[in-house]
Amino acid sequence: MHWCRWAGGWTSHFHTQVRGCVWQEDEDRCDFLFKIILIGDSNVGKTCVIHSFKSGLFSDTQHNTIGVDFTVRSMDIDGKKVKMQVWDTAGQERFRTITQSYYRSAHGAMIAYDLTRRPTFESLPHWIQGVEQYGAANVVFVLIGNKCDLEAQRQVLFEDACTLAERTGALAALETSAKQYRNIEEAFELMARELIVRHGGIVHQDSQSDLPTVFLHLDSHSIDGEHEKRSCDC
Ligand SMILES: Nc1nc2c(ncn2[C@@H]2O[C@H](COP(=O)(O)OP(=O)(O)OP(=O)(O)O)[C@@H](O)[C@H]2O)c(=O)[nH]1
Ligand SMILES: [Mg+2]
Repeated sequence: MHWCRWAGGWTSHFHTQVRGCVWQEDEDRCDFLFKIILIGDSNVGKTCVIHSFKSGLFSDTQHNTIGVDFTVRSMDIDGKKVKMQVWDTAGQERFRTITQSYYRSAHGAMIAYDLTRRPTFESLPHWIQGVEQYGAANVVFVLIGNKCDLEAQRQVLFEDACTLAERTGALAALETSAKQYRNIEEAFELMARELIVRHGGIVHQDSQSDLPTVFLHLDSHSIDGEHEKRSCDC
């Protein structure tokens, strides 16, 4: 029997039912198993980000997500096998009640906006409030400004996202491109590393400092315990 560390408990396997699909975790061993939820307005690119993380591919033919969906990918973090169970939620208002019911069990939340559409950034406080209201008390969240390949259409300065992240206690603000696979791996790795530390693991500090990600406000639980700010590499 193989075991995964499931924040706060241990499990050998688990079932999840979503849209009629029953999934059983395989019995490969892993050291950590984290549930990450992606939320944010419709069409900001949540599904593409997850698809990109899972497969490294970008598909321009995505449809609006109906309700909730999920995928799983393992990451190797300093020799630890970390399973990331990533939950994709519909951004459309009509699914809000369903999607909020998934917040409770999430260890981490990625709150996404489209940096070419200012209103999706203006919605972030509302999404953050939802996480605070319906999520677990210690949930880690990051702000993801997606579509950084569309620089000419940018409507949100990265500095604005940094300010919001700092003000709201987000672990990080990052700019990503699902289309060009920029900062996708880094966003999930940043989340995984933070969760490992919070759940009792040890992560080497040196490897964190090499990340080409954009982040700030690493709080006292974080890997290096310092506030850092780097310019965007998009
Ligand atoms: N240029 C560019 N387009 C992107 C990127 N990510 C997603 N898109 C496009 O944005 C649109 C919406 O992407 P989705 O991933 O379906 O958006 P979503 O946030 O999942 O939307 P809902 O499921 O309705 O909540 C699609 O046309 C994608 O092709 C990106 O990084 N760059
Ligand atoms: Mg979607």
